[in-house]
Amino acid sequence: MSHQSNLYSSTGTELAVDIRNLVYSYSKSASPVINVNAWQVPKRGHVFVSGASGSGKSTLLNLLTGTLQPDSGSVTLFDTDFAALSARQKDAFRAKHIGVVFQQFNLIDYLTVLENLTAAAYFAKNKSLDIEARARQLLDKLQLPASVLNQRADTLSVGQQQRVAIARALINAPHLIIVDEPTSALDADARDKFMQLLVEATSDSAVIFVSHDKSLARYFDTRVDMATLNQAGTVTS
Ligand SMILES: Nc1ncnc2c1ncn2[C@@H]1O[C@H](COP(=O)(O)OP(=O)(O)OP(=O)(O)O)[C@@H](O)[C@H]1O
Repeated sequence: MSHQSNLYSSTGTELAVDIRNLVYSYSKSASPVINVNAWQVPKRGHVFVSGASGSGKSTLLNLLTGTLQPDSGSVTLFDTDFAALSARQKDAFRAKHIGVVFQQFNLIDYLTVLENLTAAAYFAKNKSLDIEARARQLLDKLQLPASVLNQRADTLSVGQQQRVAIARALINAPHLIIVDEPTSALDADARDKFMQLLVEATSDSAVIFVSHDKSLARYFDTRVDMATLNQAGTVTS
């Protein structure tokens, strides 16, 4: 049985994300940046989250990955409530079940592509994984030649770095992929190509994609705006 079906079948959940009464402020005196009454994303749901600069998109993503702690309320991913996990358990959960594509890609420049992917698999303690075989499969899916595996990350073009960033996010077959505004450096053609590859490569996972560029919303099943999320009420994506 695959790693992915294990988690789903053991929990029986239909939800990738279940947020309840989530409140977060950067300081006690400031009003909350995040105030989400209820937000649910189904497993394999692909959601586009839009919002103006400063509306709290990055803050929400940091709460979703457990790198920020809520003032109150809960973040539950695949039936696992983050509040019930120790810091170490949270790190392990994140490494295993969440793939993140960062705005600046965050590849380790002086390592090769294969070494970057290996590091991501190492943190997830994914011992049974044949990393090189999986890396080759992902590069192929993302239309990158296998020769880039041995190329240092800092010698790749921007478009290649983006695809490698997707491959790294997918190396452990995570159930949730979080993507933070990765297309700002691309022209329209490259952006469309990137989005198509991303959608194809992530069909087995839930995806939360954050951007202020609403033209990208057409690649997703559902869309939600930060202003809507931050209103009282329930949002089902
Ligand atoms: N470390 C911090 N300390 C204090 N305030 C912060 C901090 N990080 C963000 N903020 C504030 O929280 C609000 C939301 O910021 P956030 O970065 O989540 O917005 P965003 O929607 O991701 O913006 P952008 O699209 O510009 O990246 C902003 O008003 C910002 O100034």
